[in-house]
Amino acid sequence: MSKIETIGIVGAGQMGGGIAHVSALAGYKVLIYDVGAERIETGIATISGNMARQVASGKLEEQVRKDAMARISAAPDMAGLAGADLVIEAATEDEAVKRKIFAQLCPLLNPEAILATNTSSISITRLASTTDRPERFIGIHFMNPVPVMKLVELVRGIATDDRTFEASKGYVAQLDKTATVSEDFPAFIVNRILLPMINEAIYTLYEGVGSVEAIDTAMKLGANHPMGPLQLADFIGLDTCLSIMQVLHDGLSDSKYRPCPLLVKYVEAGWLGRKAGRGFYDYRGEHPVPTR
Ligand SMILES: CC(=O)CC(=O)SCCNC(=O)CCNC(=O)[C@H](O)C(C)(C)COP(=O)(O)OP(=O)(O)OC[C@H]1O[C@@H](n2cnc3c(N)ncnc32)[C@H](O)[C@@H]1OP(=O)(O)O
Ligand SMILES: NC(=O)C1=CN([C@@H]2O[C@H](COP(=O)(O)OP(=O)(O)OC[C@H]3O[C@@H](n4cnc5c(N)ncnc54)[C@H](OP(=O)(O)O)[C@@H]3O)[C@@H](O)[C@H]2O)C=CC1
Repeated sequence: MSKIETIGIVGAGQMGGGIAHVSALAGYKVLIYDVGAERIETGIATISGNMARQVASGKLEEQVRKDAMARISAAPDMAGLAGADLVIEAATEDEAVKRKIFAQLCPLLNPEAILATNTSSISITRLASTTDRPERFIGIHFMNPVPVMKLVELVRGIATDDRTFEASKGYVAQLDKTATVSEDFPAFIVNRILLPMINEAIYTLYEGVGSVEAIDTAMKLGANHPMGPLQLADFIGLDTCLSIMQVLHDGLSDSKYRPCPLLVKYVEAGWLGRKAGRGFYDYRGEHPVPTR
């Protein structure tokens, strides 16, 4: 594998945008693809806004922001990712969606290119087996918000080779982030622990133990969490939270991972959290207002 210089990203949502942001700041060329040109434009505008906030708070020089933004370009179609040395898939947390992406993407890529997924929970071995390069397939799992969070989980599938693992480790180090290695089991380390806590907070709401505000205040002030669990669920995206719980429930066959019916109801309503304008809080006004 030659040196990683260009990163391709599939999915210009909150995670794809964040990965593009930190990769461009670390000096990589970034190509970003999503299903519609409008989505890519919105994604790039969000990155620009986030970098501008970093400039305003003195974390970044204006020239550094400009140079980094100049390294990011839109890939109008998947073929636009052909020149990437490492492609990171950061599309919706849905196995069928990811499989379809890999089927379309693999024939377009350089045979030597590494293919990574930012999945929060899905088996790396299973995803890898649907590609033409299980040896060069790996989980590179970033945390949200990517520019702020120091951790990246690296997850090897059964076939991932050492060169792919070492190159991925080098990429994470270049981003100035800390890598931990997780075995390929449902939801890896962070989400195996975090999501049952969030799901339990939703049960606590469902059973009327506390209101949205009481639960979040209790965990912020009582356990020193930076965000309450319901605020964090909205921040992650309730569709993503539900998918992770389903993967845990199916993959470990234990009823303790049963997704809370209230979480299912919010997702069915399209109340997906911050990105949809409404979840456990309504974000459409000046301040978030609890929806229960
Ligand atoms: C689901 C999965 O698969 C895995 C996951 O990611 S699970 C989720 C993991 N993430 C968490 O648990 C996040 C928990 N929350 C937090 O740590 C904090 O609330 C937070 C860092 C998100 C925000 O911190 P805060 O102090 O409440 O707010 P705020 O002052 O607005 O932000 C802190 C800094 O982060 C920066 N920031 C926040 N979001 C940012 C973004 N997207 N891009 C760049 N900078 C960002 C802010 O600009 C701010 O910088 P300054 O200190 O220079 O002003
Ligand atoms: N949210 C979080 O806190 C974290 C999420 N992750 C993981 O990162 C991935 C992305 O999550 P996140 O960014 O939050 O989700 P978002 O919903 O913000 O973004 C997903 C993006 O992928 C796009 N997309 C859907 N299908 C395709 C496709 N076939 N080709 C290209 N793009 C597509 C979506 O478009 P459209 O909206 O039109 O469907 C959307 O723009 C998931 O696997 C998630 O589990 C990992 C760590 C943390």
